[in-house]
Amino acid sequence: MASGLVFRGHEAQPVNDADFPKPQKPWFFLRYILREQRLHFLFLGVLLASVFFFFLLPSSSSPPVRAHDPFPASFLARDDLTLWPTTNTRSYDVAVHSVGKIPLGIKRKGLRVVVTGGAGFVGSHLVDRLISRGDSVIVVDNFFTGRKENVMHHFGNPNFELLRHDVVEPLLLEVDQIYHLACPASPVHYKFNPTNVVGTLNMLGLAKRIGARFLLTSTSEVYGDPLQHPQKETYWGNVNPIGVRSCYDEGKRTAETLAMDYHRGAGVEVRIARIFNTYGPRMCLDDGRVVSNFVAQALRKEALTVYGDGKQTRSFQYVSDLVVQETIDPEAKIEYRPNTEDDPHKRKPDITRAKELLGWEPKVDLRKGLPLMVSDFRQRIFGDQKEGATST
Ligand SMILES: O=c1ccn([C@@H]2O[C@H](COP(=O)(O)OP(=O)(O)O[C@H]3OC[C@@H](O)[C@H](O)[C@H]3O)[C@@H](O)[C@H]2O)c(=O)[nH]1
Repeated sequence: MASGLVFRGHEAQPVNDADFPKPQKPWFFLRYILREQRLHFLFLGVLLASVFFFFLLPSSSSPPVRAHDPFPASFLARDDLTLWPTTNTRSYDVAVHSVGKIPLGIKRKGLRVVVTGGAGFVGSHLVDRLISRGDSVIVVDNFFTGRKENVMHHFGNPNFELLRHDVVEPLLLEVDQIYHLACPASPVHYKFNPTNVVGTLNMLGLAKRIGARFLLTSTSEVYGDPLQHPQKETYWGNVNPIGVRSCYDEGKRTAETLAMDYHRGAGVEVRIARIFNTYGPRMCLDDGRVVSNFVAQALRKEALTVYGDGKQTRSFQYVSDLVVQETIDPEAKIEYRPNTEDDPHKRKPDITRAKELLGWEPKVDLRKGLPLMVSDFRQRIFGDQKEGATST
């Protein structure tokens, strides 16, 4: 039989007075507190709470202080074996109120961090570092130049998430810090990519919305073909605004401008790191940049391609045919090719400020760093056993 709803009417039910508590008289609580020394315990409790808030937590009226920065603007692991980029860094802080000390005995909780371009060459090394310091990391990558293999060793780690997403599309995430690396960095790739401006705008919008600290990885290319040598952070550069490289150079310059505008206009806490030429394990084999080209060409027994007269210099001025030849294949041939337009003639960072303010200076020289990269490339080209020296 189908069940049905039966209307039972609203007949008044007899109400038992005993079911309901009688309203208390107003002085009942006063009498209750005054009895059995309860007032003393109340005062004691207030006293203890006051001591805790005044002495263990900073007063809300204390002056604004710079937030503790466990990962300085250099963000580059100085103790890693991997060679990290020579970098000009700029750090722009807004004063933030201290969020309070963590009471003794409670471990610092890791930060929630998003790394755009985290499956790329530099990004994946940064992710390793963040994970190892206990942060929860979300990698956002469209895999244009990044590779899953670079972060696969974190799969299964509850502190790691990987999201296939192109930052030119907006994204909403709740994090404490944004490391914005997403952007193809090789001249052969970046010519076709608008990532710098649109992607940076999206990520700055996110930083503003969620109050996250923002790090922009900029580039030494903001100096263009520099008229000042070596280049200081204060140098404004010499960039051709309509050249083949300008989408990258000017894109990054615009990205820096946007970061500073969000800092000044919206109080977003930003860091800008201008990364110079970088090489190491996990670089794309056919990345197109000079070190990866030379290493891959030498391993494949191909001629080393030198663009122009080969006299141009970079922050690793030692990148010369001779050194690569010595290290990998002394017999390697050299093939001279026409240089690309607007190729900077020389480039070298003045790292005085980085040394003074961050205590940062490169630690791994070419003869130590190059074999690590060669070993990684050899393994990826020929499938050799991974050698112990290869950085992960
Ligand atoms: O096979 C090659 C590749 C490159 N080169 C030359 O080597 C020099 C370095 O070229 P790369 O492509 O490695 O790097 P670039 O200095 O031109 O640009 C780089 O600069 C700094 C970073 O931020 C970027 O990753 C990248 O744009 C250039 O003069 C280039 O013409 C060769 O001689 N042969």
